[in-house]
Amino acid sequence: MDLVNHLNNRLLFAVPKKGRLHEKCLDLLHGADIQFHRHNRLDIALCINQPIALVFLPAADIPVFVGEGRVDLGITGQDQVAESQADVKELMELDFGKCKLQVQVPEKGPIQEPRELIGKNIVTSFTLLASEYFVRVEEQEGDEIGSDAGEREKKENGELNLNALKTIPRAVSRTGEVDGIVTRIKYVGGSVEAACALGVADGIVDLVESGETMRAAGLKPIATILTTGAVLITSKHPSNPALVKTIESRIRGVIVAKKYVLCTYNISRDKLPAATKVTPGKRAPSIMQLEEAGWVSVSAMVEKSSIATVMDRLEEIGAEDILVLQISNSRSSGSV
Ligand SMILES: Nc1ncnc2c1ncn2[C@@H]1O[C@H](COP(=O)(O)OP(=O)(O)OP(=O)(O)O)[C@@H](O)[C@H]1O
Ligand SMILES: O=P(O)(O)OC[C@H]1O[C@H](OP(=O)(O)OP(=O)(O)O)[C@H](O)[C@@H]1O
Repeated sequence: MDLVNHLNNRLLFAVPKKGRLHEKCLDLLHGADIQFHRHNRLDIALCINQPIALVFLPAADIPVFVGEGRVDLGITGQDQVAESQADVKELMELDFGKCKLQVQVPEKGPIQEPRELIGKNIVTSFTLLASEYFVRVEEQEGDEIGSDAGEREKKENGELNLNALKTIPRAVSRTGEVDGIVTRIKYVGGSVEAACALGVADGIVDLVESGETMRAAGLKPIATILTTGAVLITSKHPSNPALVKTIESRIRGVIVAKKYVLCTYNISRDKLPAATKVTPGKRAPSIMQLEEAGWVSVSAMVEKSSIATVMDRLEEIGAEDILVLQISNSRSSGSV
């Protein structure tokens, strides 16, 4: 089938074709009941039950296509959005793909601080973010020459502010040299961690989650440039805003369902204030009068990650018949 001729009137939704975000995105699409059949090796898949076509693209390219308005929706990392400088709208954080973009140097080497990398070789897939960072490190170092020690304290290297990045003029191309700074920042597309051992770099800028890759390469972090996670993004003028809203709402429902469980318990009314402090719910807990005088039943959404502690505390307070129920899907307004 000539898929390209079937794209008219379909909302285009870009999903990472491989890498760390791919499987999680497929789970999310499944949870949101976006059904499709992807033919072998084809990077376009038509949805069976929605006027949507999925386009499978490298995570780094997704913000570009969405920013140009060619694609209506996309999932990628905040790091890729910032690096591409694409003009996209972030609809929501997706609660996966969480990691940090860090400056790393050989563990046994002499370098301990980012400013010691000034004028040296940095290898990264994030040339733009790395240059932004080293522009600041160099500026700070320049300012510090002649400034007093108190000033130095105030100018600690912080993480980059993703919103502020949009307003800073850039002097760097993805593969090219950077104007205006003496630190040499070079692009490589993957396996960045090998660059120091291969003698190509004095330091690298790469993503870190568990730290395993970094440690295996004999590297250590000396600064965090930004913290990032997967996000749902949309173009400023999507072809079908109503369908974008529907998809956004379905995906939000899946994320909430994955993140929370429903906790129910019975408790005597005098202990209710203490118990509802432990289970305030997303908006507020539901409280129902039981047939037994002086007793109520409470149900509230609780983050899965803290449910064991919450149950311990409820038991201590005097709650009985504590039950935890999985949420298979949800709809609610507001943030995840
Ligand atoms: N270790 C990690 N843990 C969590 N999220 C990550 C990790 N590495 C990358 N990511 C997120 O996934 C996005 C895509 O990175 P990834 O390295 O998977 O892409 P890729 O280069 O397209 O794939 P591959 O590495 O298979 O070539 C990153 O921009 C980041 O947002
Ligand atoms: O801290 P960790 O849990 O070890 O994860 C970090 C690694 O994950 C990513 O690479 P990935 O393995 O996706 O492959 P790549 O190097 O080819 O991009 C990233 O670029 C790091 O190398």
